[in-house]
Amino acid sequence: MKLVAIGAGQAGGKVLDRLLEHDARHPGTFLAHAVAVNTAEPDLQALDAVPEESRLLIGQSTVGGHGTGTDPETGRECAREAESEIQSAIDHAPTSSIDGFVVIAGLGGGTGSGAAPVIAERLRAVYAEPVYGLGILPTADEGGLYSRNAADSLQAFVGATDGLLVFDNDAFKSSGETLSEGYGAINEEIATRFGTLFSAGELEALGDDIAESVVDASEIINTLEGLVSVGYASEELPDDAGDDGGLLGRVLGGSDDDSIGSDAVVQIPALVRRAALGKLTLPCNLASTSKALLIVAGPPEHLSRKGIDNARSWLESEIDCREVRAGDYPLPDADRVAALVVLSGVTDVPRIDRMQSQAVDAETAETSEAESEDAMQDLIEYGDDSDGDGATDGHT
Ligand SMILES: Nc1nc2c(ncn2[C@@H]2O[C@H](COP(=O)(O)OP(=O)(O)OP(=O)(O)O)[C@@H](O)[C@H]2O)c(=O)[nH]1
Repeated sequence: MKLVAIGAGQAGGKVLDRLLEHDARHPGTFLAHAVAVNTAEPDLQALDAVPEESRLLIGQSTVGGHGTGTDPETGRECAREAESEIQSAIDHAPTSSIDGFVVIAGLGGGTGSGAAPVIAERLRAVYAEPVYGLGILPTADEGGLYSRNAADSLQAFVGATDGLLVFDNDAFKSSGETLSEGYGAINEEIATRFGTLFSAGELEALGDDIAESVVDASEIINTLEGLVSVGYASEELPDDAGDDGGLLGRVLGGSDDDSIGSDAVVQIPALVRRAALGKLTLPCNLASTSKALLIVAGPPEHLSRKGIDNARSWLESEIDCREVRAGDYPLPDADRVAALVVLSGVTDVPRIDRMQSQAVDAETAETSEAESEDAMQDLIEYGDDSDGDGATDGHT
């Protein structure tokens, strides 16, 4: 599907950078235009793939190019003041031929979490195409302030979009390295999963001879709603899979019903099970899914129709949901077969419940700190006035 992508804040810009690189490595292009918006000048300068003319510094008169210091209210204000500038940066794109928009942001900080819902709302008011969000949740150990920012922003962002794709840093951080050391691998994971989803619907690159089974943009649009989580698994093809797939297929169990003749070397239902039951971008209870989409990508000779149908039936029973679409994404030169499982409208998400209680705890702690500061102030002021001797009580 053809998209205009807007990255807000540092994480939003960095993920946009990775998506542009992913797009450049694959046939066709799903990114019609990319704009990075930030209140921090150094973050914009540090981007690689976003063209310089598409980097927009906002809120200069408020924060002087130094970022919001983790304050979403400032991020929101800066985005509101710059709405028309953001709009003109987006209007450089041929918006008449696109399928939708995606606004990307880390929700724990100030700029992205405050600005992303404002930008999404504006796009929705101006254009007829759907507007999606890609929201990144902070890790639990980033603390209460980040959780509170993310909990507030998540609520506003999901309301401002036609579907919010969520990626939880907490689920993907690896032990033994700091979060910032791990961002490279995490961002690659984000680009692989969401890049595969968006490029799957981009049919131009496939030429005129497109099979009916190929996923198109309308199937993606009809699936995305509410909170969206994505599972992914892939399997590398042996070097000689293309040359002697028949023999290898038989050796690896190619006589199984899920293969196309004897050529399939990857058992698609097993791959789909790994994708759905493995790490999801937003860990959730699969049974709470309202719509799902299954995409199997790889060289066409390895995409067994029967295998995909069997995998779809398994997914339908596993998530107890009738609206499960499935299709393939032919990539003639790929060296692997990949399964992408898109779970849309999920409602049972313990991670979000935990983040919300961490946010409430942070708020309670802040309130009681403010109350004790007030009480201390009252005490001191009372002391000032109590004996009228001009000295603070207890210090006479
Ligand atoms: N996945 C991922 N998350 C990131 C990255 N950089 C920052 N984050 C996370 O995103 C959240 C927000 O951080 P930033 O994007 O730096 O904040 P910002 O939106 O620029 O806002 P301010 O700097 O506070 O004005 C935090 O929870 C970070 O852990 C990144 O490269 N990848």
